[in-house]
Amino acid sequence: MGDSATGPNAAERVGYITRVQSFSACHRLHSIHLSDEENKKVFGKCNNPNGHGHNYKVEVTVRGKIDGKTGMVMNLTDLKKHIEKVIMAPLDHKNLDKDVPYFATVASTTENLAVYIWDNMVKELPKNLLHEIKIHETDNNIVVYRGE
Ligand SMILES: Nc1nc2c(c(=O)[nH]1)N=C([C@H](O)[C@H](O)COP(=O)(O)OP(=O)(O)OP(=O)(O)O)CN2
Ligand SMILES: [Zn+2]
Repeated sequence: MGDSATGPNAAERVGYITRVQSFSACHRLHSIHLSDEENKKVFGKCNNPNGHGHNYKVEVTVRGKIDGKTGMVMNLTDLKKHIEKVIMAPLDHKNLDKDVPYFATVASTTENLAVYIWDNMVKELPKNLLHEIKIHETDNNIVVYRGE
């Protein structure tokens, strides 16, 4: 048992904490690196110029030492503020391809969306804290990105 000021074996305890955020957006799968014909072949119905929408669910996980004094890896209220800035403000109720400059040249696949969120979240959080971005594009389609 550790003492009450520092918690049980505080120095060795590493925790993972996750906050879930849902947002809605529309998009069309299309690559500027492919011809129209190739785009149709690769992306099928998802290349329809009218686009389609998703209710995305994003899980943001941070990994770090459980602070002996606060008992937290980080304050989830702070994580919520970062998520508001990185996910909700730029992406919620947006057309990903037209409203988010990043996706003007990058196909708005869920993989690339996870990279976009990772790259912006990593700038917000203390060094080495971000562990994983998991996106549920639909109930059946799930993407994980860990910064590799
Ligand atoms: N590797 C990827 N493949 C696909 C992505 C993607 O982001 N990465 N995205 C799509 C489309 O955006 C599409 O919305 C998903 O289509 P679909 O597989 O048909 O998903 P549904 O859940 O609508 O269909 P179910 O059959 O009910 O699962 C496609 N591919
Ligand atoms: Zn889609």
